[in-house]
Amino acid sequence: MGSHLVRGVISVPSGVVTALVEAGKEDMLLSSQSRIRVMEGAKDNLPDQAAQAAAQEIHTLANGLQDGDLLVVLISGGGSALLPAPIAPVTLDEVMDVTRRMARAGASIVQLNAVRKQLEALKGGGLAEAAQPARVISLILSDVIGDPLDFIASGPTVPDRTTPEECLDLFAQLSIQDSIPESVKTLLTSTKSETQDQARSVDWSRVHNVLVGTNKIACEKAKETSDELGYQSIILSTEQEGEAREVSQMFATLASYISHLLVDGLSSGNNREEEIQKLERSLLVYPSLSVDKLKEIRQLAVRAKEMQRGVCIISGGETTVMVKGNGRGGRNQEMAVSAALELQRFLPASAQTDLTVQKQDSSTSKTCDEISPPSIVFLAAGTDGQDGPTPVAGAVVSPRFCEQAQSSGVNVIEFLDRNDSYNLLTQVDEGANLVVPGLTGTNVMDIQVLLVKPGV
Ligand SMILES: Nc1ncnc2c1ncn2[C@@H]1O[C@H](COP(=O)(O)OP(=O)(O)OP(=O)(O)O)[C@@H](O)[C@H]1O
Ligand SMILES: O=C(O)[C@H](O)CO
Repeated sequence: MGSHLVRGVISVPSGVVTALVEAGKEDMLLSSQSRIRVMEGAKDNLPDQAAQAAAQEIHTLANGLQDGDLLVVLISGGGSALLPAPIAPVTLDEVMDVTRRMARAGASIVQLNAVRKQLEALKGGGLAEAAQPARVISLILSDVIGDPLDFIASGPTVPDRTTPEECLDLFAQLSIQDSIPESVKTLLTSTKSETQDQARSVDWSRVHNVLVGTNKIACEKAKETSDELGYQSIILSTEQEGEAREVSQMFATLASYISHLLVDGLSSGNNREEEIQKLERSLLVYPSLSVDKLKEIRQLAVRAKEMQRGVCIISGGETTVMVKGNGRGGRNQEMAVSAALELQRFLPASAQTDLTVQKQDSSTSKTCDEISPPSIVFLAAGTDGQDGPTPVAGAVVSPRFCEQAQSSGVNVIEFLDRNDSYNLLTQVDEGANLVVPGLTGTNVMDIQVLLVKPGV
């Protein structure tokens, strides 16, 4: 934008500038002559006074704009914590208190942000309103499943359809209505019963919201690369949700399914089709797998077998971990490690601790030891380069992982039980299974890749 850029303020996470310098990624920083002021805040992804000061600066900048000006807004996940501007009498501590209570009661990001939009001035279209009569262009990176523009970072430049009543109902649904601060109830009951959009006077024809980064784009890019590498590939879903360990079961079952299709002799004669159908039935319980999807995967595997190629399953979204232990980890590392536990069954019989591949006794069929096991690799990683409170993006594992862990003297199940996937992965094979890209500069949720190739 060169000299057209008059001034700007960005609100970014505490410590990100130092982290980028330390990672040798200075090219991602603004030059010292930049007209954009960088303000850090929201330590540990929680709104704080530093983030509130940055929000105030942004508000002042937007308020000063005139007809003929253009406000370019860059929005990414984490934006809700980075742009807090509570509406009096509600205070920042009270907004935090309410969101903490909601999160503990199991509220989704959409529910949390519905409330934030009602309690804060710049969310739910508030920034667009402050910028009037200037034109607004928002470039948005989506970190919410389904890419709902009005909920990503609580939609600072997007018309908002939530109502105060909806928030009060939500508190009741979550059974937290009695612990909500009085100021919050006062604010919600004093506002008229209408959507924010009806309450605001914004000329939306002058506001343009553009999605520039999504999980779907990331998965499509991954598929392009996988096709180029000669895999038969498919995007399973870009809306993968649920408990990380349960999703890992789905990938392990898929690995088994594809292996049976690719590798002859994993189950004997007539049992093969029976086994395949059994696996199909267990896969159909997962929302991202339908009869049609399974048909597609089966066709891919048949083609891959003919061409002696591998199958690549790509998937994305954001899973969750109900953290029970006091270990260190993230949803992707936990998913990879628990998938590795399941994948052990693909090791040659001699190396297996949990043997599920049956030995054959017919003289015509090969024994398990003679069958080349399929080659399987599974990756789960966060696209921002950071998985939970750890410095890595995720992990990549093979069926050998537990064997590697055993020779490094660590017990996989014990680590998993205390949600300590990061410490486990750093100890196995000197951390060779960790995915460590450093901060990537984007944040479009997580990605999983499963590769299955015929054994050699
Ligand atoms: N010890 C742990 N083991 C596994 N998962 C964990 C652990 N501690 C936290 N998590 C998970 O990490 C997530 C919180 O981390 P983070 O703050 O990076 O999430 P986020 O804000 O959703 O991240 P992102 O910016 O990648 O969207 C939660 O899903 C939580 O369940
Ligand atoms: O900032 C937020 O609200 C979340 O990251 C979702 O976008």
